[in-house]
Amino acid sequence: MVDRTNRPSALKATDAAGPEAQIDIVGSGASSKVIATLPSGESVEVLLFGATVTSWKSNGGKTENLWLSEKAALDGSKAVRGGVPVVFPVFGPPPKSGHPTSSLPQHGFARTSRWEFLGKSAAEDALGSDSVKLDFGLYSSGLTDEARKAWPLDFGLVYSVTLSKDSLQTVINVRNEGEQSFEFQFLLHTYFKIQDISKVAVNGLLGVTYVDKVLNATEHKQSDNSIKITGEVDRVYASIPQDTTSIVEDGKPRFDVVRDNLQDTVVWNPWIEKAKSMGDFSPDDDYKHMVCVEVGAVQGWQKLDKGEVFEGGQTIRSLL
Ligand SMILES: O=P(O)(O)OC[C@H]1O[C@H](O)[C@H](O)[C@@H](O)[C@@H]1O
Repeated sequence: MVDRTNRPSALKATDAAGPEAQIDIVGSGASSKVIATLPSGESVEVLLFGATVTSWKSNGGKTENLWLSEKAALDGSKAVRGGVPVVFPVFGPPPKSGHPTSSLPQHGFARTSRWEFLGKSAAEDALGSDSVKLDFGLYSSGLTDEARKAWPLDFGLVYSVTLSKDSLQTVINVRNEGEQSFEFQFLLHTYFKIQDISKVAVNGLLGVTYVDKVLNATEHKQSDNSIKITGEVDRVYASIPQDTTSIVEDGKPRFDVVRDNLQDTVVWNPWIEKAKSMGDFSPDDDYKHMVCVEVGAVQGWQKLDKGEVFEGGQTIRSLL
């Protein structure tokens, strides 16, 4: 049941996000979310907390493509376990000391900040009625005092989520709005929903060097085009020449993940013990039904001087 009564007045003007797509704003406060639905039934849901995409349905709305933990906090109390959390301005645990991100929590503050819904952006890119583009904003002024203190730099983020019949595009635009230069990392921590991990392969990273976080951060070269997941996997593939990483299930292509101006990809599955140890990962054995393929810029740092802009993102295609 869609509750329209709590809609902030600033959002009223954005009601018609595309000639035919329907936009609903559900809930209030930290649990507000924006739902866009195409006339053909496909939909996307974006929680304002973290601008986290929590659901993406294709195939006329019949196929959910993203995994979301049954115990994911959707009330703004912690980062969402599932969907597409946005990682910025640091990936993983920050450098121990001596870096401007050192006082931030793991994966930074974007996934735990309340974003603004900016509405439908100007359709520069000839989106047909089969697509709808939603924009979300986060500015230094919108951070909690704690986050602002930990990273006192002036920035603007615009995150665009474009739903089309068979694909979802998520793109970040980072602008340095201050006098001082800053460095950042960025990553889209996408949790893909799959039927059976034993039948899944992640393809398209052949020849790429990766850091294996499960094996004491040692460096390896991917020698097989097909990565099978038979235990805990936590690998950072860097400087990837190929544009597309594919998730294949039971020998059939399931998802294509196409990077745009992002050179790195993390492949993660927590497997049995780690899944059990995470309080918000539920049910425990759902590691069998998810795999994270996370595109980003996480090797080294992206630097922006005053007024400069960085843009990067992904297009994910559901191939069912
Ligand atoms: O538990 P979180 O902070 O959400 O992080 C979940 C995971 O994110 C990435 O995939 C990292 O490579 C992993 O090392 C980490 O465990």
